[in-house]
Order: sequence, then structure tokens, then C-alpha cells
Amino acid sequence: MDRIFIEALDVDTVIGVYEWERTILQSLSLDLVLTTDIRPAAASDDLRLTLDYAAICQRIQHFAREHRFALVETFAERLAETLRHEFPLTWLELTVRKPGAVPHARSVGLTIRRGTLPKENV
Ligand SMILES: Nc1nc2c(c(=O)[nH]1)N=C([C@H](O)[C@@H](O)CO)CN2
Repeated sequence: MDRIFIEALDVDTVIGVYEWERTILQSLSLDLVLTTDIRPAAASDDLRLTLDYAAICQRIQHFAREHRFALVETFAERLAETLRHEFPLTWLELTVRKPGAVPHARSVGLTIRRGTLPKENV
């Protein structure tokens, strides 16, 4: 299966377990890998037949603005659910980084994979 990716998408959101984090915007950096079959779109040169990565980025920015969570785990899980519900995805991998959250670490975060990874048929 083909993969569309989004790399280092920066979003501002309210996130954190500590009281002081509830009142400020912090940046998260997101990487996504989304499986789809790109051949119908490539054959017809038609954006409607593939995953529109610009529309997905826009949706993610909106999601980050409209939610406030304590944990990056909750942010990741809820975002994955939203994208799977609103876009024709079979599988996705989402990495959420919280840069500068921990002293001496460039960033901390997690990677989740959700959905069913379709069988490879080359
Ligand atoms: N597994 C996690 N650990 C921690 C989180 C988190 O979201 N998931 N968050 C924090 C704080 O909010 C941190 O980002 C600032 O110190 C701590 N640990």
C-alpha cells in the first residue's frame, strides 16, 4: 500500500499535566504516515481520489485549536480517531513530539499506529 506523509507539522495547543501549562499555548511537532492507494488519483490526476494532505493539515490545526488535553497520549489518540473518522484512511502512524518539555532532551513524545495495515500487493 502506498503511504502519504506529513513531516514536522507544528501546531499550537494547550497541553500539559501541570497547572501552569493550562494557561499557555505550547507547540507540538507532528509526523504522520497515512496509507492509501495512490494509483486511481495518479491515473486521472485527480486530487479527489487521494488523501488531500493540505486538507488533513488544516484539520489538524483546527483540532489543536479546539482541544486542550493534559497528556500527549490523549492528544494523539483523539486526533487519530478524528482523522480515521473524517478521512478515508485504513491505517495511520502518528508521532507527537513536545519539544523542550524536558530539560536536556530535544523533545519527548510518542508514536502510535492505528487501523489495519493493508496487505502489500506490489
Ligand atoms: N507520558 C507522558 N509523560 C508526561 C507528559 C505526557 O503528556 N505524557 N506530560 C508531562 C508534562 O506535561 C511535561 O510535558 C512538562 O514537564 C510530564 N510527563
